[in-house]
Amino acid sequence: MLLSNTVNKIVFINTILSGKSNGGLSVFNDCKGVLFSDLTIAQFIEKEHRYDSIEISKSENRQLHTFSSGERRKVLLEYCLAQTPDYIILDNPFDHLDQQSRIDLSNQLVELSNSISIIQLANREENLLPFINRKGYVYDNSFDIFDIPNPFQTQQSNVAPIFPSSLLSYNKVYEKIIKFDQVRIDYDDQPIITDITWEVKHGEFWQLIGPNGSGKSTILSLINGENPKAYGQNITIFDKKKGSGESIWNLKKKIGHFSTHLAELFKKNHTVEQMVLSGFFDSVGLYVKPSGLQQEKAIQWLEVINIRHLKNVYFNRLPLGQQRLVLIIRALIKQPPLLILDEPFEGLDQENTNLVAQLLNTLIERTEITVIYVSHTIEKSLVPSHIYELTPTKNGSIGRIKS
Ligand SMILES: Nc1ncnc2c1ncn2[C@@H]1O[C@H](COP(=O)(O)OP(=O)(O)OP(=O)(O)O)[C@@H](O)[C@H]1O
Repeated sequence: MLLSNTVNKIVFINTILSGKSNGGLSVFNDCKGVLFSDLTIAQFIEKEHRYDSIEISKSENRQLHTFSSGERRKVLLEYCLAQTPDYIILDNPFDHLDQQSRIDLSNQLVELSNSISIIQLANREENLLPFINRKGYVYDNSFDIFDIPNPFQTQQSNVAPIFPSSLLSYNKVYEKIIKFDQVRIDYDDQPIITDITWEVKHGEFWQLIGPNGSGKSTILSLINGENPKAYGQNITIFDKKKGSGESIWNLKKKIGHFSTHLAELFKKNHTVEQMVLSGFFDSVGLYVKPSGLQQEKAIQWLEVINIRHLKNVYFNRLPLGQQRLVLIIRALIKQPPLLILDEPFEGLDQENTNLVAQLLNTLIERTEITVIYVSHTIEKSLVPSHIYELTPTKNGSIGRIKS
Protein backbone atom coordinates (compact mmCIF):
# COMPACT_ATOMS: atom_id res chain seq x y z
CA MET A 1 0.00 0.00 0.00
CA LEU A 2 1.40 3.33 -1.02
CA LEU A 3 0.21 5.98 1.45
CA SER A 4 0.25 9.72 1.08
CA ASN A 5 1.52 11.69 4.11
CA THR A 6 -1.98 13.02 4.78
CA VAL A 7 -3.35 9.57 5.59
CA ASN A 8 -3.83 8.97 9.30
CA LYS A 9 -1.68 5.90 9.39
CA ILE A 10 -2.46 5.00 13.01
CA VAL A 11 -6.20 4.78 12.29
CA PHE A 12 -5.56 2.96 9.01
CA ILE A 13 -3.37 0.38 10.74
CA ASN A 14 -5.82 -0.07 13.63
CA THR A 15 -8.65 -0.65 11.16
CA ILE A 16 -6.70 -3.51 9.60
CA LEU A 17 -5.51 -5.00 12.92
CA SER A 18 -8.98 -4.87 14.48
CA GLY A 19 -10.44 -6.79 11.53
CA LYS A 20 -12.62 -3.95 10.27
CA SER A 21 -11.23 -3.42 6.78
CA ASN A 22 -13.42 -3.03 3.74
CA GLY A 23 -12.53 -3.89 0.17
CA GLY A 24 -9.38 -5.79 -0.71
CA LEU A 25 -7.94 -5.79 2.82
CA SER A 26 -11.04 -7.48 4.30
CA VAL A 27 -9.45 -10.88 3.63
CA PHE A 28 -7.36 -10.20 6.74
CA ASN A 29 -10.35 -9.48 8.99
CA ASP A 30 -10.31 -12.88 10.73
CA CYS A 31 -6.54 -13.29 10.85
CA LYS A 32 -3.92 -12.57 13.51
CA GLY A 33 -1.76 -9.62 12.55
CA VAL A 34 1.29 -7.89 14.02
CA LEU A 35 2.71 -4.47 13.34
CA PHE A 36 6.32 -3.70 12.50
CA SER A 37 6.61 0.08 12.68
CA ASP A 38 8.27 3.09 14.28
CA LEU A 39 4.92 3.44 16.06
CA THR A 40 5.35 0.07 17.77
CA ILE A 41 8.90 1.00 18.74
CA ALA A 42 7.68 4.29 20.23
CA GLN A 43 4.99 2.42 22.23
CA PHE A 44 7.48 -0.08 23.62
CA ILE A 45 9.94 2.69 24.52
CA GLU A 46 7.17 4.52 26.35
CA LYS A 47 6.12 1.37 28.22
CA GLU A 48 9.72 0.56 29.20
CA HIS A 49 10.16 4.14 30.35
CA ARG A 50 6.95 4.12 32.40
CA TYR A 51 7.42 0.73 34.11
CA ASP A 52 11.22 0.64 34.01
CA SER A 53 10.86 -2.72 32.27
CA ILE A 54 12.41 -4.61 29.36
CA GLU A 55 9.70 -5.57 26.89
CA ILE A 56 11.44 -6.79 23.77
CA SER A 57 15.12 -7.43 24.16
CA LYS A 58 15.01 -9.70 27.17
CA SER A 59 17.93 -11.85 25.98
CA GLU A 60 20.24 -8.83 25.84
CA ASN A 61 18.65 -7.35 28.96
CA ARG A 62 18.59 -3.88 27.36
CA GLN A 63 15.87 -1.30 27.02
CA LEU A 64 14.96 -0.44 23.45
CA HIS A 65 15.99 3.22 23.68
CA THR A 66 19.63 2.21 24.18
CA PHE A 67 19.73 0.59 20.72
CA SER A 68 20.54 2.57 17.59
CA SER A 69 17.61 3.26 15.21
CA GLY A 70 18.58 0.43 12.85
CA GLU A 71 19.26 -1.99 15.71
CA ARG A 72 15.79 -1.28 17.16
CA ARG A 73 14.21 -2.32 13.88
CA LYS A 74 16.11 -5.60 13.76
CA VAL A 75 15.16 -6.46 17.36
CA LEU A 76 11.50 -5.57 16.69
CA LEU A 77 11.28 -7.79 13.60
CA GLU A 78 12.50 -10.79 15.61
CA TYR A 79 9.94 -10.02 18.27
CA CYS A 80 7.09 -9.68 15.73
CA LEU A 81 7.89 -12.99 14.04
CA ALA A 82 8.06 -14.77 17.39
CA GLN A 83 4.33 -13.97 17.81
CA THR A 84 3.60 -16.40 14.90
CA PRO A 85 1.17 -14.08 13.11
CA ASP A 86 -0.89 -14.88 9.99
CA TYR A 87 0.16 -11.57 8.54
CA ILE A 88 2.57 -8.78 9.32
CA ILE A 89 2.10 -5.09 8.53
CA LEU A 90 5.46 -3.65 7.56
CA ASP A 91 5.33 0.10 7.94
CA ASN A 92 8.17 1.65 5.93
CA PRO A 93 10.33 -1.40 6.73
CA PHE A 94 13.51 0.04 5.21
CA ASP A 95 13.53 3.25 7.25
CA HIS A 96 16.63 3.66 9.44
CA LEU A 97 18.43 0.76 7.74
CA ASP A 98 21.82 1.00 6.06
CA GLN A 99 22.31 -0.34 2.52
CA GLN A 100 23.46 -3.83 3.51
CA SER A 101 20.69 -4.22 6.10
CA ARG A 102 18.14 -3.23 3.41
CA ILE A 103 19.40 -5.99 1.13
CA ASP A 104 19.40 -8.51 4.02
CA LEU A 105 15.87 -7.51 5.02
CA SER A 106 14.61 -7.76 1.41
CA ASN A 107 15.97 -11.31 1.20
CA GLN A 108 14.48 -12.20 4.56
CA LEU A 109 11.08 -10.87 3.46
CA VAL A 110 11.13 -12.87 0.22
CA GLU A 111 11.57 -16.00 2.40
CA LEU A 112 8.96 -14.85 4.86
CA SER A 113 6.36 -14.25 2.14
CA ASN A 114 6.26 -18.03 1.59
CA SER A 115 4.86 -18.61 5.06
CA ILE A 116 2.89 -15.49 6.05
CA SER A 117 1.10 -12.65 4.32
CA ILE A 118 2.77 -9.27 4.17
CA ILE A 119 1.07 -5.90 4.00
CA GLN A 120 3.71 -3.32 3.26
CA LEU A 121 2.98 0.35 3.91
CA ALA A 122 5.30 2.70 2.06
CA ASN A 123 5.43 6.44 1.55
CA ARG A 124 7.63 6.26 -1.53
CA GLU A 125 6.96 4.04 -4.52
CA GLU A 126 10.64 3.20 -4.98
CA ASN A 127 10.53 1.49 -1.56
CA LEU A 128 7.80 -1.01 -2.47
CA LEU A 129 9.12 -4.56 -2.31
CA PRO A 130 9.67 -5.94 -5.84
CA PHE A 131 7.87 -9.24 -5.18
CA ILE A 132 4.63 -7.63 -4.00
CA ASN A 133 1.89 -8.75 -6.36
CA ARG A 134 -1.05 -6.55 -5.34
CA LYS A 135 -0.52 -2.83 -5.03
CA GLY A 136 -2.82 -0.01 -4.02
CA TYR A 137 -2.70 3.71 -3.28
CA VAL A 138 -4.45 5.41 -0.36
CA TYR A 139 -4.42 9.16 -0.51
CA ASP A 140 -6.91 10.30 2.14
CA ASN A 141 -8.68 9.23 5.31
CA SER A 142 -11.55 7.55 3.51
CA PHE A 143 -8.94 4.73 3.21
CA ASP A 144 -10.35 3.92 -0.24
CA ILE A 145 -7.79 1.99 -2.21
CA PHE A 146 -6.95 3.05 -5.76
CA ASP A 147 -4.55 1.74 -8.37
CA ILE A 148 -1.18 3.43 -8.24
CA PRO A 149 -1.19 5.91 -11.12
CA ASN A 150 1.33 4.97 -13.77
CA PRO A 151 3.69 6.84 -13.91
CA PHE A 152 3.27 7.95 -10.29
CA GLN A 153 3.41 11.76 -10.26
CA THR A 154 4.31 13.80 -7.21
CA GLN A 155 3.89 17.50 -7.05
CA GLN A 156 7.10 19.48 -7.16
CA SER A 157 7.19 21.74 -4.11
CA ASN A 158 8.38 25.25 -4.48
CA VAL A 159 9.24 26.90 -1.19
CA ALA A 160 11.63 29.61 -2.33
CA PRO A 161 9.26 32.60 -2.75
CA ILE A 162 7.87 32.49 0.79
CA PHE A 163 10.93 31.57 2.79
CA PRO A 164 10.48 33.34 6.18
CA SER A 165 13.16 35.71 7.38
CA SER A 166 14.90 35.17 10.71
CA LEU A 167 13.74 36.93 13.89
CA LEU A 168 17.08 36.63 15.60
CA SER A 169 20.39 37.61 14.15
CA TYR A 170 23.39 35.47 14.98
CA ASN A 171 26.11 37.62 13.52
CA LYS A 172 29.02 36.10 15.36
CA VAL A 173 31.22 34.03 13.08
CA TYR A 174 32.82 31.11 14.91
CA GLU A 175 36.18 29.88 13.79
CA LYS A 176 35.40 26.32 14.78
CA ILE A 177 31.76 25.34 14.85
CA ILE A 178 32.85 21.82 15.86
CA LYS A 179 36.24 20.31 16.54
CA PHE A 180 36.73 16.73 17.74
CA ASP A 181 40.25 15.73 18.65
CA GLN A 182 40.84 11.99 19.14
CA VAL A 183 37.42 11.48 20.67
CA ARG A 184 36.57 8.04 22.02
CA ILE A 185 33.27 6.89 23.53
CA ASP A 186 32.50 3.55 25.22
CA TYR A 187 29.20 2.09 26.40
CA ASP A 188 29.48 -0.65 29.03
CA ASP A 189 33.20 -1.01 28.26
CA GLN A 190 32.37 -1.53 24.59
CA PRO A 191 34.15 1.01 22.36
CA ILE A 192 31.64 2.74 20.04
CA ILE A 193 33.74 5.43 18.35
CA THR A 194 37.48 5.78 18.58
CA ASP A 195 40.09 8.33 17.62
CA ILE A 196 37.58 10.66 15.93
CA THR A 197 39.27 13.85 14.70
CA TRP A 198 36.91 16.05 12.75
CA GLU A 199 36.45 19.75 12.13
CA VAL A 200 33.37 21.59 10.87
CA LYS A 201 33.75 25.21 9.82
CA HIS A 202 31.28 28.05 9.58
CA GLY A 203 28.78 27.67 6.72
CA GLU A 204 29.73 24.11 5.79
CA PHE A 205 27.14 21.50 4.84
CA TRP A 206 27.99 17.98 6.03
CA GLN A 207 26.40 14.58 5.67
CA LEU A 208 27.39 12.03 8.32
CA ILE A 209 27.23 8.45 7.06
CA GLY A 210 28.01 4.96 8.34
CA PRO A 211 26.25 1.64 8.87
CA ASN A 212 23.68 1.00 11.60
CA GLY A 213 25.20 1.21 15.05
CA SER A 214 28.41 2.90 13.85
CA GLY A 215 27.92 5.88 16.16
CA LYS A 216 26.33 8.66 14.07
CA SER A 217 23.67 9.57 16.64
CA THR A 218 26.27 9.25 19.38
CA ILE A 219 28.39 11.89 17.61
CA LEU A 220 25.37 14.18 17.22
CA SER A 221 24.52 13.79 20.92
CA LEU A 222 28.07 14.82 21.85
CA ILE A 223 27.59 18.02 19.86
CA ASN A 224 24.10 19.02 21.00
CA GLY A 225 24.83 18.66 24.70
CA GLU A 226 22.67 15.60 25.32
CA ASN A 227 25.46 13.16 26.05
CA PRO A 228 27.32 13.57 29.36
CA LYS A 229 30.13 11.44 27.94
CA ALA A 230 31.23 14.56 26.02
CA TYR A 231 32.87 15.85 29.20
CA GLY A 232 36.44 14.72 29.54
CA GLN A 233 36.76 14.48 25.75
CA ASN A 234 38.63 16.90 23.58
CA ILE A 235 35.61 18.56 21.96
CA THR A 236 35.27 22.22 20.99
CA ILE A 237 31.84 23.60 20.04
CA PHE A 238 31.38 27.23 18.91
CA ASP A 239 35.03 27.93 19.79
CA LYS A 240 34.49 26.79 23.40
CA LYS A 241 36.08 23.67 24.82
CA LYS A 242 33.48 21.28 26.27
CA GLY A 243 33.54 21.49 30.04
CA SER A 244 34.78 25.09 30.11
CA GLY A 245 31.60 26.34 31.74
CA GLU A 246 29.02 26.90 29.00
CA SER A 247 25.56 25.71 30.07
CA ILE A 248 23.61 23.23 27.97
CA TRP A 249 20.86 25.83 27.49
CA ASN A 250 23.34 28.34 26.13
CA LEU A 251 24.60 25.74 23.72
CA LYS A 252 21.09 24.69 22.66
CA LYS A 253 20.26 28.33 21.84
CA LYS A 254 22.68 28.12 18.93
CA ILE A 255 21.52 24.73 17.65
CA GLY A 256 18.37 23.65 15.82
CA HIS A 257 17.89 19.93 16.29
CA PHE A 258 15.67 17.37 14.59
CA SER A 259 15.59 13.64 15.24
CA THR A 260 12.88 11.10 14.48
CA HIS A 261 13.05 10.18 18.20
CA LEU A 262 12.43 13.73 19.43
CA ALA A 263 8.74 13.32 20.23
CA GLU A 264 8.80 9.63 21.16
CA LEU A 265 7.81 10.24 24.76
CA PHE A 266 5.75 13.37 24.06
CA LYS A 267 2.20 12.77 25.28
CA LYS A 268 0.96 16.30 26.08
CA ASN A 269 -1.90 17.99 24.31
CA HIS A 270 0.09 20.74 22.60
CA THR A 271 -1.04 22.06 19.26
CA VAL A 272 0.92 22.02 16.04
CA GLU A 273 1.50 25.77 16.36
CA GLN A 274 2.77 25.39 19.95
CA MET A 275 5.10 22.63 18.86
CA VAL A 276 6.61 24.81 16.12
CA LEU A 277 6.93 27.76 18.53
CA SER A 278 8.77 25.61 21.06
CA GLY A 279 11.75 25.71 18.67
CA PHE A 280 12.37 29.28 19.87
CA PHE A 281 12.75 27.98 23.43
CA ASP A 282 14.61 24.72 22.79
CA SER A 283 11.91 22.67 24.46
CA VAL A 284 9.74 19.92 23.02
CA GLY A 285 6.30 21.45 23.57
CA LEU A 286 5.58 25.02 24.63
CA TYR A 287 5.91 26.04 28.30
CA VAL A 288 6.32 29.84 28.05
CA LYS A 289 4.26 32.54 26.42
CA PRO A 290 5.59 33.37 22.95
CA SER A 291 5.65 36.93 21.58
CA GLY A 292 3.32 38.09 18.80
CA LEU A 293 6.26 38.20 16.38
CA GLN A 294 7.20 34.65 17.23
CA GLN A 295 3.61 33.55 16.62
CA GLU A 296 3.64 35.29 13.24
CA LYS A 297 6.84 33.50 12.33
CA ALA A 298 5.37 30.12 13.31
CA ILE A 299 2.40 30.72 11.03
CA GLN A 300 4.71 31.67 8.15
CA TRP A 301 6.63 28.41 8.60
CA LEU A 302 3.42 26.40 8.73
CA GLU A 303 2.51 28.02 5.42
CA VAL A 304 5.81 26.85 3.97
CA ILE A 305 4.88 23.21 4.66
CA ASN A 306 1.26 23.84 3.61
CA ILE A 307 -0.37 23.00 6.95
CA ARG A 308 -1.36 26.38 8.34
CA HIS A 309 -4.95 25.09 8.48
CA LEU A 310 -3.81 22.46 11.03
CA LYS A 311 -2.27 24.95 13.48
CA ASN A 312 -4.81 24.22 16.25
CA VAL A 313 -4.81 20.46 15.82
CA TYR A 314 -3.09 18.50 18.59
CA PHE A 315 0.40 17.53 17.46
CA ASN A 316 -0.10 13.93 18.62
CA ARG A 317 -3.12 13.55 16.34
CA LEU A 318 -1.18 14.40 13.17
CA PRO A 319 -0.07 11.64 10.83
CA LEU A 320 3.53 10.65 11.56
CA GLY A 321 4.87 12.17 8.31
CA GLN A 322 3.33 15.54 9.14
CA GLN A 323 4.59 15.33 12.75
CA ARG A 324 8.08 14.98 11.34
CA LEU A 325 7.63 17.97 9.04
CA VAL A 326 6.48 20.01 12.03
CA LEU A 327 9.54 18.96 14.02
CA ILE A 328 11.78 19.91 11.10
CA ILE A 329 10.40 23.46 10.94
CA ARG A 330 10.58 23.57 14.76
CA ALA A 331 14.35 23.04 14.31
CA LEU A 332 14.53 25.71 11.59
CA ILE A 333 12.37 28.43 13.08
CA LYS A 334 15.11 30.31 14.93
CA GLN A 335 17.52 29.87 11.98
CA PRO A 336 20.36 28.94 14.31
CA PRO A 337 24.08 29.00 13.46
CA LEU A 338 24.08 25.17 13.52
CA LEU A 339 21.36 22.84 12.30
CA ILE A 340 21.54 19.13 13.16
CA LEU A 341 19.16 16.77 11.38
CA ASP A 342 19.16 13.08 12.24
CA GLU A 343 17.40 11.21 9.40
CA PRO A 344 15.17 14.08 8.22
CA PHE A 345 13.70 12.12 5.31
CA GLU A 346 12.52 8.99 7.15
CA GLY A 347 8.78 8.38 6.91
CA LEU A 348 8.20 11.19 4.39
CA ASP A 349 6.49 10.67 1.05
CA GLN A 350 8.19 11.82 -2.15
CA GLU A 351 6.43 15.18 -2.17
CA ASN A 352 7.48 16.02 1.38
CA THR A 353 10.99 14.70 0.80
CA ASN A 354 11.25 17.18 -2.08
CA LEU A 355 9.88 19.90 0.17
CA VAL A 356 12.44 19.29 2.93
CA ALA A 357 15.31 19.03 0.44
CA GLN A 358 14.26 22.30 -1.11
CA LEU A 359 13.93 23.96 2.28
CA LEU A 360 17.47 22.94 3.15
CA ASN A 361 18.84 24.05 -0.21
CA THR A 362 17.19 27.44 0.18
CA LEU A 363 18.49 27.79 3.73
CA ILE A 364 22.03 26.98 2.65
CA GLU A 365 21.84 29.32 -0.33
CA ARG A 366 20.41 32.30 1.55
CA THR A 367 22.00 32.06 4.99
CA GLU A 368 25.37 31.25 6.52
CA ILE A 369 23.98 28.34 8.50
CA THR A 370 26.14 25.28 9.15
CA VAL A 371 24.28 22.01 8.59
CA ILE A 372 25.05 18.44 9.62
CA TYR A 373 22.62 15.73 8.61
CA VAL A 374 22.50 11.98 8.91
CA SER A 375 20.84 9.93 6.19
CA HIS A 376 21.23 6.39 4.89
CA THR A 377 19.84 7.41 1.53
CA ILE A 378 21.34 9.75 -1.03
CA GLU A 379 18.77 12.35 -2.00
CA LYS A 380 19.54 13.47 -5.54
CA SER A 381 18.26 16.95 -4.84
CA LEU A 382 20.50 17.51 -1.82
CA VAL A 383 24.24 17.74 -2.29
CA PRO A 384 26.34 18.16 0.87
CA SER A 385 29.64 19.96 0.50
CA HIS A 386 31.40 17.35 2.66
CA ILE A 387 30.77 13.79 3.80
CA TYR A 388 32.16 12.28 7.01
CA GLU A 389 32.06 8.49 7.08
CA LEU A 390 32.19 6.18 10.08
CA THR A 391 33.54 2.67 9.60
CA PRO A 392 33.14 0.13 12.40
CA THR A 393 36.22 -1.75 13.66
CA LYS A 394 36.50 -4.05 16.65
CA ASN A 395 37.92 -1.13 18.63
CA GLY A 396 35.01 1.17 17.76
CA SER A 397 34.19 3.16 14.62
CA ILE A 398 36.87 5.24 13.00
CA GLY A 399 36.06 8.25 10.81
CA ARG A 400 37.35 9.82 7.62
CA ILE A 401 36.35 12.61 5.29
CA LYS A 402 34.88 10.99 2.20
CA SER A 403 34.74 14.05 -0.01
N1 LIG B 1 22.80 4.10 26.23
C1 LIG B 1 23.43 3.13 25.57
N2 LIG B 1 23.80 1.98 26.17
C2 LIG B 1 24.44 1.01 25.50
N3 LIG B 1 24.75 1.08 24.19
C3 LIG B 1 24.39 2.17 23.54
C4 LIG B 1 23.70 3.25 24.17
N4 LIG B 1 23.47 4.20 23.25
C5 LIG B 1 23.99 3.75 22.10
N5 LIG B 1 24.54 2.53 22.27
C6 LIG B 1 25.18 1.70 21.23
O1 LIG B 1 26.12 2.53 20.55
C7 LIG B 1 26.17 2.14 19.19
C8 LIG B 1 26.07 3.39 18.32
O2 LIG B 1 24.71 3.85 18.38
P1 LIG B 1 24.23 5.07 17.49
O3 LIG B 1 22.80 5.29 17.79
O4 LIG B 1 25.16 6.21 17.69
O5 LIG B 1 24.43 4.45 16.03
P2 LIG B 1 23.98 5.06 14.62
O6 LIG B 1 25.19 5.08 13.74
O7 LIG B 1 23.27 6.34 14.82
O8 LIG B 1 23.01 3.90 14.13
P3 LIG B 1 21.66 3.93 13.22
O9 LIG B 1 22.09 4.12 11.80
O10 LIG B 1 21.11 2.54 13.42
O11 LIG B 1 20.79 5.01 13.74
C9 LIG B 1 25.07 1.11 18.95
O12 LIG B 1 25.61 -0.18 18.84
C10 LIG B 1 24.19 1.25 20.17
O13 LIG B 1 23.62 -0.01 20.52
